[in-house]
Amino acid sequence: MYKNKTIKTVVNKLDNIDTQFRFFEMEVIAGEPNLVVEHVASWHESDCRFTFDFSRVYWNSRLHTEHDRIVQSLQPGEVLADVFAGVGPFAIPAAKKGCSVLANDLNPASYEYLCQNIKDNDVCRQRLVHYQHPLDLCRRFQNKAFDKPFPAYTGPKLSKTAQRKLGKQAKRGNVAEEPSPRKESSPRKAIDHFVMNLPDTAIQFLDAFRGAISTRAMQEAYAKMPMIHCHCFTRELEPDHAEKDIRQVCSSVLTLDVAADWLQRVEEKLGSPLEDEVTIRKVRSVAPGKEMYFIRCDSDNSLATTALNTVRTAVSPPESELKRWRRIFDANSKVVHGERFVNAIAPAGDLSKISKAQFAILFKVADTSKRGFVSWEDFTVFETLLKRPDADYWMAFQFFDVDNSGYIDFDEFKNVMSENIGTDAIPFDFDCDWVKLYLGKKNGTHVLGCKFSPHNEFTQLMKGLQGERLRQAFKYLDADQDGFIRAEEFKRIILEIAGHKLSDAVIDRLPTLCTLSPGQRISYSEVVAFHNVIREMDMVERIIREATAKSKDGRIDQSDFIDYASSSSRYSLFTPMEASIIFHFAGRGNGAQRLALIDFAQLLDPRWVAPHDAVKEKKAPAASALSAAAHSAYSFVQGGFAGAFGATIVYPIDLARGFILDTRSTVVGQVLYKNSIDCARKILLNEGFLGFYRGLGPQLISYNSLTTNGISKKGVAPEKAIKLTVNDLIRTRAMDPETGRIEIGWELIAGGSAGGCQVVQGEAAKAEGAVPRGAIHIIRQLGLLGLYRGASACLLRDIPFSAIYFPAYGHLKSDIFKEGYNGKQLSFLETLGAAGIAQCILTLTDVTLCSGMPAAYLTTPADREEGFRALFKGGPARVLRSSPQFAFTLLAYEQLKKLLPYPWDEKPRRMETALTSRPDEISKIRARNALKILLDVHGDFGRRAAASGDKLSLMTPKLYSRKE
Ligand SMILES: C[S@@+](CC[C@H](N)C(=O)[O-])C[C@H]1O[C@@H](n2cnc3c(N)ncnc32)[C@H](O)[C@@H]1O
Repeated sequence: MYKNKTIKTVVNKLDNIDTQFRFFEMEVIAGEPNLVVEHVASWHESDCRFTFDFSRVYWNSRLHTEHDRIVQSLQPGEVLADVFAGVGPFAIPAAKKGCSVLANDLNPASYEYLCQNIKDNDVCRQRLVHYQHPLDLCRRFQNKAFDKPFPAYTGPKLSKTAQRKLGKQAKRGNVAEEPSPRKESSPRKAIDHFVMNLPDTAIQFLDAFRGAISTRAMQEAYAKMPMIHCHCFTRELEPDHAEKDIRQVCSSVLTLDVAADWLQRVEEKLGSPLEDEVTIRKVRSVAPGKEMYFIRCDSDNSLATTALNTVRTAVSPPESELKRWRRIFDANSKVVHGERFVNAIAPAGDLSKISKAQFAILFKVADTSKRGFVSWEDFTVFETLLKRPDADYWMAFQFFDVDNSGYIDFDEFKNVMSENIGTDAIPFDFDCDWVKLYLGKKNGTHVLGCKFSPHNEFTQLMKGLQGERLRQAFKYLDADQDGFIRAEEFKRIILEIAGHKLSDAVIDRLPTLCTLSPGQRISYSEVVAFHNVIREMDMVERIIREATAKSKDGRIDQSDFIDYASSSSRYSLFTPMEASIIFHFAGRGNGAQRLALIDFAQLLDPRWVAPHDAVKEKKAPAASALSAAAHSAYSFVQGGFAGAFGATIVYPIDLARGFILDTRSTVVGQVLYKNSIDCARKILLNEGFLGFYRGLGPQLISYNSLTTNGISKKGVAPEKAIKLTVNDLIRTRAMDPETGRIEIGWELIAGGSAGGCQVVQGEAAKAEGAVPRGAIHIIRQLGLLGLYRGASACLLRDIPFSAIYFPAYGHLKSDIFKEGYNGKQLSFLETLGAAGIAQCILTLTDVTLCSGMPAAYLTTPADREEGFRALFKGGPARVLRSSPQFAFTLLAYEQLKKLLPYPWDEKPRRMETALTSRPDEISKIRARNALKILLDVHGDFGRRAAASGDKLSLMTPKLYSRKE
């Protein structure tokens, strides 16, 4: 200070810069305690004058080279958006140079000095527009420039000094090229450069570019993509490592899902490497181990384009769905208006509870440019938003943020709420403490929105809002303040808050909640408990599904529910009162009974309707016997086809085996076929492919011998048909219609009977086909039992075999492959796997135990020598042949039943909810889920606003009508 008289104040920096607004604490150690700096116009800072309070804003003189470098690279007439402008060291020189500038800073002090510096430097408002916004600005800037373009550029307005300086620099060769002003006669709608100098976090904001240039008109305006100048820090000292580190951060920011291969994907998409488009350069070493870098993304393949491409890639709905959407867009001159959009995104089945008008809320969000239509690009961005795990909150945020400011203040909150819940609803007191806690007491100065995730605070407000509304509603209706409300009042509250989540049956029975406690009135605890049940409905459903699946009889009672709930989560999720409410509404008034999953459908599925009484009525016995017989005949035919299919698959193996055995037995000392493969080769050579199926027809339907050795001579189709039909018939009869469960005893009986009937039919048919004078002759000679001579051995084998096989197959499907669990349907391979495994196990068991072979074998000296292995003789061969045969038979049978069900069959009562919805509806389900948070506030949210305007007027009626 003694030497340099211009120095007025000396400060000591007390802390690192780690505040959001990038200034630091300091103490004055000499001179005047005045921290307002006046930076006179000099070659420093491009001849501009800056005034600022050093203790309240960010300023760093060492950055002047960087400021200068970027300003030099701009051309007069270009449009610059300075996202983190501070007091204007980029924005003001750029404006002076002839650029049009949009500048922003969230720090009110920076904003204040920015305004002053604009004035002091005579950069008119026309040229430098300033804002004070949080995140999302990149996109907003683009919309602003597009909607309110800068006037056509007419030429540079440089000060004399600036002109002199430019001339000197050009002479010295400091400027690569004399900046040639852009000559355009039309207004400037597109931004040419974004400067993002907030090195600590700027990279995190890059994803704000995602989908920014969404409409066709905007894409036309952006013939050249903006250049993004972004600063960042890295701890890597080696330039190579630093670059790698920065690229990695960029890619993870811009990637929607966690995909480490983002760069690669974008490169693939673009068909060229990104190397040339993204420049990474060191600016300076800020501190030991802290390097400041600069990222520049140029030209057409800039980050903005790649971000847009990433959105498209990330959306990637299934091909068919994408095609469907494309068709909708193509059929509507590339854009979709409100009603069509709603029709396309709303799941049809939900419209009874959530109206179209309510889905129009989403149109308002999808129509980002507020033109009254959604373009293909808007749509892809919208679908991406829907995929966010917090899509419901995000949609709610966009809906409340009426002025698109990126934050929500008290007035916005109040207006949107009041407009949507209407005057006839139970009033909500916006002056309450709860609202003040979230939105501040002092005239709404506290806004909801922050730099990283603008809607974070808002999500908490929305989450709590339903509870607060419930509290206020109860207080309002409990006029005498005795802690109880009447049953109709309770119904009114629930209808307003959660009517859309409940089935009509439950809504009708809401007043019965008062029967749970004495006095026929409803306490606050009950209201809260009921509300919690509705709020946690998905969890309730999960617990019920899992607990009933694990229960032996497929039913649970209240204590099972509570037990399962507490064992499947760290802390008990539901109270006994909540459990009794669940059982009260699921049971038919008797909360103590054991209930099956289907009983809960009326509570869990809002579209549930009571099964028609006529269906419930028992059919007349004669009618039901006739229909059972018709059903069995139908199953028999299907079983026949399935059996034929299974046999056809393994027929070539049988044929080859038959040939080998035939020739061994007939041509003494001569071996025609060395082994099965040799046999197959020879059949193919001699008879062609069809040779493998010689004699198939008779084998499928009758017992006429194909070979002389007795192998495969049965009528497979009727045999399998009988077996499958009998098993099915008994199982259906024994099944509990509500739980779909069969007791194990019945499973064994069904399987065993199937095996028994197969033998009976087989022996009768064998007699018919094999004995020259037929079955009638045998019956005449030996009586009816004569037919079954020798059948006892078969019965001893086939009855236990089938008795074990069918239940094993059923349990493999349900217990191992989880069929029916949360609505799961088994794939083809899973069903085949279950059938195959069951058959393998059983065939091996059959070989060793059921056929009586072991005893016989082990009696021969050779087998005794061979010992235990003799038990399994022939096993693998049988496994190889029979396992696939019956597995394919079963598979074919099940597929036939699925594809061609018995037309007059009573549909099994199934519970379909959001948890079990089909994947091809997934985008519609997402659309519905995205409304969740808004509808939680009020079940009619959106309906009222629509009713007050026309059609889908939720999406700003003026714009809609303009388009119409
Ligand atoms: C490193 S300073 C750069 C200022 C100026 N560009 C310069 O070079 O001197 C970053 C600026 O970003 C502002 N800022 C921080 N977070 C912001 C946000 N979320 N939105 C807008 N501005 C923000 C700070 O107030 C600060 O002025």
